[in-house]
Amino acid sequence: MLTADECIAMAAQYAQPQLYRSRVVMSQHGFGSGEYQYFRYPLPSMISALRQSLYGPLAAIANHWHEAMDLEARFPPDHAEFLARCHAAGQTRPTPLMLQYGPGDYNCLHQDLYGDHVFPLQAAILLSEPGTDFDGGEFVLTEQRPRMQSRVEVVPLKRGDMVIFPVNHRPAQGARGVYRVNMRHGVSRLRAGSRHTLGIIFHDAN
Ligand SMILES: O=C(O)CCC(=O)C(=O)O
Ligand SMILES: [Fe+2]
Repeated sequence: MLTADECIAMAAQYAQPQLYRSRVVMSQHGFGSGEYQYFRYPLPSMISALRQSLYGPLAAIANHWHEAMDLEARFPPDHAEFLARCHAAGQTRPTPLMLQYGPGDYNCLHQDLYGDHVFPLQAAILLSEPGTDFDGGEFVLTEQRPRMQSRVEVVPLKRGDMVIFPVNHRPAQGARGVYRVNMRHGVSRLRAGSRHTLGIIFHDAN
């Protein structure tokens, strides 16, 4: 999704506090170990462009998912229109974020929900090179299926790769129709080095 040079330049932006509205030290909240910062509006132009251009095709998928899972919300084709809906409901704060992990850091399994309005897919771009910049630190997804034990999926990413994943649930076909699989994501412990990620969430936060 991004070139090596774009990843390096993006990761370097972690050290520019004027770009961010808030910083979270994960250990202080029981979220894991490491830290992240939420961008402030106006977003850097590349992130704003990515958020807008990714949204359209994902909105079509999101609408199919909601129909299949019998969920009421439908998503307009333009991100600006969806954001206006979030803002009208008091979800006005931007959610794109940069994450930074060092040796021993990890991100506990979680869901990025920030209010009633939830866009059901999100994206993350790995900005560091596994095996060179860091070891360990794998992106993981868990699937919690009704009346079944949980299943884990490791997503092998290289620098510049993007993963698109469910925020809170995804549809799955069962014998008696479609059911909802509850999803969480996280990052396994870094054994060495430093890892940066750009996260793109499409709903804003209250
Ligand atoms: O660092 C990662 O790969 C996970 C980032 C994350 O939790 C997110 O983008 O919402
Ligand atoms: Fe997350």
